[in-house]
Amino acid sequence: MTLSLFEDELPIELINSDGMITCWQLLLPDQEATALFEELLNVNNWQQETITLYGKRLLQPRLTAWYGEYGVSADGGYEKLVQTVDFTPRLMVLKTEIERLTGYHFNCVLANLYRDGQDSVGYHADDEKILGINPVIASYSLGATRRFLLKHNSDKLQKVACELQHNSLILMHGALQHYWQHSIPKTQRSVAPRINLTFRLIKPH
Ligand SMILES: O=C(O)CCC(=O)C(=O)O
Ligand SMILES: [Fe+2]
Repeated sequence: MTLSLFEDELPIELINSDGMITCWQLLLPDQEATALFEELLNVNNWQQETITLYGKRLLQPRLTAWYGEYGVSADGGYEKLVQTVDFTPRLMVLKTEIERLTGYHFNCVLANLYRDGQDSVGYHADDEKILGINPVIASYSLGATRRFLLKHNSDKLQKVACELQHNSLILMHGALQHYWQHSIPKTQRSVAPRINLTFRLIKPH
């Protein structure tokens, strides 16, 4: 008999109309999650990418790094494939566990490092053509808890807020990216660093 390292917890549905968000808590054994956080925090492949908004080149208010088969430049219309770094053994364990839990396959990860409360990501949808028609994105959090906000594109009354905790996973799937936008807002609270790993399947055409 093989014993699983991971305890299966029933997932929670955060959104189930116009797309879906499914959430799992405590994904990895505690020491594994802490070791992965420290490993990622201490590597030196973090970059501060630029993004062009209304014709102006701005620095993104967070650091990013791509792992896996492909990466996509934020300032290249999200189409350009950039060189990436191989999955580390710890990232591989996490990817395998996420694939087992969700039943989906992923070939790359965009890692985001929010250094403090001033780092953020504005409202957006992960709807780049390169991710296919209904992108499936598994988003795993490590480190400080940050607030995740969602708003519906046409029904302004529909808003969802959720605290993304260390060692938790959300799966964005179905038509979600067509109907909802998501963000991590800045906070005046003093917060420690947070790393978010967004597992994606890039299908170059
Ligand atoms: O940090 C997060 O939880 C969200 C990151 C995100 O939305 C993205 O990388 O597209
Ligand atoms: Fe996103």
